[in-house]
Amino acid sequence: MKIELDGVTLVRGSREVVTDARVAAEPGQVLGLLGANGSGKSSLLRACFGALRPTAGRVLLDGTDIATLSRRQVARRVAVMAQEPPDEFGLTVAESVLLGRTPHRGSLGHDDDRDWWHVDRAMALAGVAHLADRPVHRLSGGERQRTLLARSIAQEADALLLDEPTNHLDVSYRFELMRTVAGLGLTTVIALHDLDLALSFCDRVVVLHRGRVAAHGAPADVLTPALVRDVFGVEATPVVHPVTGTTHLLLRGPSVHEPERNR
Ligand SMILES: Nc1ncnc2c1ncn2[C@@H]1O[C@H](COP(=O)(O)OP(=O)(O)OP(=O)(O)O)[C@@H](O)[C@H]1O
Repeated sequence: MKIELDGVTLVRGSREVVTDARVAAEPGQVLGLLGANGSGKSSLLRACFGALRPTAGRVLLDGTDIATLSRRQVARRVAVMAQEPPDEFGLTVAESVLLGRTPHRGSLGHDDDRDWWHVDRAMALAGVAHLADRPVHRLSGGERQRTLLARSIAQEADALLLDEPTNHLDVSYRFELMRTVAGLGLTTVIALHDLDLALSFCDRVVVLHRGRVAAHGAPADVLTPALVRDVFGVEATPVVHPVTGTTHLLLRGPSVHEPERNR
């Protein structure tokens, strides 16, 4: 499925937080949303599933304006992994993942073999099958985050939206989660702070700066030292990994020993 933001402007409170964003996530591609804190990444993601309505412009799912679709229609096509796991007192991991099947249930709401097949597959993909019977409220932050990923996978949507999915994960699971997400073959929009993960796993990136699209394109073309300095205020040095040959960014912030005037 293609997700297109066609000149989207978003207002929160009384402030315009995103201005005239023109961005497309192509079918099956991973699109990274990058930018400093408060630059508008979460707001843009929320617009992609209709939780935030543009004051100008349109969000299109395969050419259909999301404003014309019901919540259930959107939920069948777009799965969302939120930034912070909700409290789910009492639910086991498997029951929590089963909630991802809600948009596919009939009016009676019974789950069937097909639902459980998707739950089992999703738990295996997200690496939480061994936690299936554990209560969610007794999991670590990272385990909860992987449970949320499993729920999103169980939703069987065409597109996946993720807001900082790696923020509670250890280094190994960061790679694991990104590899899993990229391997699903879904249209994926993912807000990320880790530029190196974006370089490694995103097909395209969009860099937001104070609510405007500052750059978009292939990550290696977009994440130049000049752009990283302008947007994030840090020095980036591209280095080629001696084993894999892939490009990574060495980041250097202002030194605490540097005089103020040089910062
Ligand atoms: N509910 C809200 N009401 C009013 N303003 C909000 C609300 N949520 C966010 N904002 C403001 O909107 C702007 C964009 O926030 P947003 O959460 O989209 O940024 P972000 O790039 O995802 O940030 P972060 O990296 O810190 O998660 C910020 O200035 C923020 O203060």
